[in-house]
Amino acid sequence: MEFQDILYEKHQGVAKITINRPEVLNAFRDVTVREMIAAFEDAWDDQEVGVVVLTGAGDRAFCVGGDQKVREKGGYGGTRGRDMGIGLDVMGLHEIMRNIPKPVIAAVNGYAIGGGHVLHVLCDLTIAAEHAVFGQVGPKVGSFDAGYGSAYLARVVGEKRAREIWYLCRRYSAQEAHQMGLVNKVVPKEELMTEVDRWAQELLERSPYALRILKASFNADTAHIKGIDELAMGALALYYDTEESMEGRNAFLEKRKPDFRKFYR
Ligand SMILES: CC(C)(COP(=O)(O)OP(=O)(O)OC[C@H]1O[C@@H](n2cnc3c(N)ncnc32)[C@H](O)[C@@H]1OP(=O)(O)O)[C@@H](O)C(=O)NCCC(=O)NCCSC(=O)CCC(=O)c1ccccc1C(=O)O
Repeated sequence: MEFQDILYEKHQGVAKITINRPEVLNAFRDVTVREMIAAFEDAWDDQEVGVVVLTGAGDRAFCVGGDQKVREKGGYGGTRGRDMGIGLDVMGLHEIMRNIPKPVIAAVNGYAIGGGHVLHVLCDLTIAAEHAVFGQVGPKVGSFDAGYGSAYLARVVGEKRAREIWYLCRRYSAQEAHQMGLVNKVVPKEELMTEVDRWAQELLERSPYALRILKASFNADTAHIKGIDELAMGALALYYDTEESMEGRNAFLEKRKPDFRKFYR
């Protein structure tokens, strides 16, 4: 399979998807999301694959969410139909990550910020390098994920923490993320992929049918969030059309503080 924005490799039962846009800290655009979905579909269909690893190219970032440099008024300008009008089929990506009946491990090799943070949260397991940085930035940059990004995060870290993460938009170290149950293990940077491979090999020794049913069971408990996700993505599409949202994006690109005071209601 030929890809433009991702690297996709399969080796001894492990499929590895690497977001390959290090020049923008592995931010995703329409084609990136489409390719990630295609890779997850391939990993789902391939009976030789038992585990999927998701990571980012380079050592600065796992993923920092949507590419703000291609976002315009109204959204990211890509896929229509499945994308709820935001120009990225993030909803489809979240769905396949949750539904693929094989464990997905996030190998967090740097920033996991915004929509990139949501991606690691949705992985079954997260292994982080010591220098990794976690957080949401939506209310600073004129965006939000009020579906899995907020509701499922609250399941992982609890309501108070999830609200803090989204409302304040702070950055958290790998150790802090570990303490709040956001990541399974923190390792030195140079040991990240070895550790991830160790976890993958251990999973490959387990019964795939048992893992499949366990994943379905864990998912069933939060399946209602799918409906919230659809509403949230629809709301995001409307928000991307507003001046308030554009103030966040413009401030980020202009490297200044956003001024949201004029939008108080
Ligand atoms: C990631 C940072 C915390 C890194 O900060 P710092 O180390 O100070 O580096 P910078 O100088 O800021 O950045 C270096 C370089 O990278 C560019 N860059 C960083 N992030 C992005 C991005 N998202 N898109 C494009 N480019 C980016 C930055 O401009 C610099 O380039 P120069 O050319 O050198 O200037 C910090 O950069 C940061 O906070 N980035 C913003 C991240 C962001 O805005 N993400 C998108 C919002 S996501 C969100 O909050 C939830 C929404 C969501 O999940 C979603 C749902 C549905 C569709 C889309 C999304 C979505 O993710 O948007």
